[in-house]
Amino acid sequence: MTLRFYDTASATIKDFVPVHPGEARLYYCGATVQGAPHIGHVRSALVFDVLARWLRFRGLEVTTVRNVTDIDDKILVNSRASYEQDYSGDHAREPWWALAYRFEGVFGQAYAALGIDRPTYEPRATGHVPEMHALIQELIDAGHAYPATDGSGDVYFDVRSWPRYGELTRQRVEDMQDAPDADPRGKRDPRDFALWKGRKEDEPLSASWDSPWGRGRPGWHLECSAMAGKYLGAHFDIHGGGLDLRFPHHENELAQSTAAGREFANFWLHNGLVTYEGEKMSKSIGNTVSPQDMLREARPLAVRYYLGQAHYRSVLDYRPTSLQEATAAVERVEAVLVAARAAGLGLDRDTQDVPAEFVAVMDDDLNVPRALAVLHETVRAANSALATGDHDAARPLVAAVAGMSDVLGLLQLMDLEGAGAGGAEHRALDVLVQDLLAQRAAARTARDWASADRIRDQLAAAGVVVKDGAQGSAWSVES
Ligand SMILES: Nc1ncnc2c1ncn2[C@@H]1O[C@H](COP(=O)(O)OP(=O)(O)OP(=O)(O)O)[C@@H](O)[C@H]1O
Ligand SMILES: [Zn+2]
Repeated sequence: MTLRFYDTASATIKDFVPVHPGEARLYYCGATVQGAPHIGHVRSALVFDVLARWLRFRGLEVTTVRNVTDIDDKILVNSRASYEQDYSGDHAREPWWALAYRFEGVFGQAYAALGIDRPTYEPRATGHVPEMHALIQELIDAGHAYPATDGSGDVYFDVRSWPRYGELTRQRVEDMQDAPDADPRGKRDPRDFALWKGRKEDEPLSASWDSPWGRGRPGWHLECSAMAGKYLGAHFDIHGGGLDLRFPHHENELAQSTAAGREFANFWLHNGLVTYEGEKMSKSIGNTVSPQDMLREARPLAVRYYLGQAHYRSVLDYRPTSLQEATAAVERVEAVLVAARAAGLGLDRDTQDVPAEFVAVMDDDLNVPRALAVLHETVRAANSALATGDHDAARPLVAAVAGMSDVLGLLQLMDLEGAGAGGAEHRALDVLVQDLLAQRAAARTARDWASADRIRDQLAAAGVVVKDGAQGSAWSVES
């Protein structure tokens, strides 16, 4: 087996050699649950879902950890906003922990809708304060951290004490931005970042914990180091997250962990960003599209295909029209499986029988675009074999289509009973709707508006929504 991944830390493609033979341990940064997810967040989780599926397919015992950051400046700010509105009578007050819990649920629903497996562990930051204290103490003892000198109750990482600081992003300390998380007067160097944040007077008491350095809450970077260490050990295989997190978040995670004597991750994998008109899709910019927005337009199967079809390291610029293309592409895959069933060919969902070329390109830094090309070629070959009634030729091809769809996480979202789009009932309904649409078009050409309107009403009464576009009319059933 020659699995290879691009490691952002060394900027090279390296062979994957597990730290623990036969195992793969993966940590990837999950959401700060300050608001509802956008499709950038979902793409990130989807990339690491496919990675975990592939590692498992290759016979490794996989442990995945995706954290939930449920205490953070932005969560407190958003909760405070609801508190202030309470006085004007507009909204009920929502404490920070209720807000975080609510949005964690919305993230969970989006992941589940798109067939993103739950990680082995999904730790919340607030549940790991003792582990964070232990790590801070280790760093203080080793001379790499110190309590703030201004009485704020903060504890900082001392970047000048750690010569390797900057190794992940290959920067010199002199060239780095200041860490903006505290008053620089209490720091030895403006780039020193907070491991622990002393409680400020206007912050709710419930958002702070006792510690040897006074009441406060953890810094964001520290959370991930502490939780990765707890669930995966001091040395594990892969650390993932979006490219936006390389600096400072991942640089700081690496510094804290290695300065405390832990080897940390062998590989750093970063997913490319989802952009909107060239700009990072981000809550703070406000240019977001939610998974719910997309699920109103298309089936979960199509949304998963759309968000997962590009190479994980490439940028995905959101364009609404590409969702239709994704729907058409993935429904061709689904249709051949439905047709195979209709022809009496059973489907083995657990098949490992996928083409060698698919395996080779997935092994090579998870090249999903090339893997999808193999999938579509196999679909074409399977369709030809089915069309000529050559079941012996069709059987292995159909099994390969099912196997590839399975490992990409698509099979679980397909409707092989044929009730959904692309299925037998859909096709039957399509024949009838197309006939009515043709009658309506003819009535319009004849300026017979009464007949055209009657057909439109008849379709609407049956729950069929028609959208007229430049390429003709498309229809869907109102849910
Ligand atoms: N536009 C995006 N495209 C791809 N991945 C993203 C995008 N935005 C965030 N992510 C990734 O999603 C995961 C969870 O992110 P986190 O909650 O820290 O979001 P964030 O970067 O604060 O988002 P926002 O900028 O919208 O507030 C991280 O791995 C992050 O890198
Ligand atoms: Zn993290």
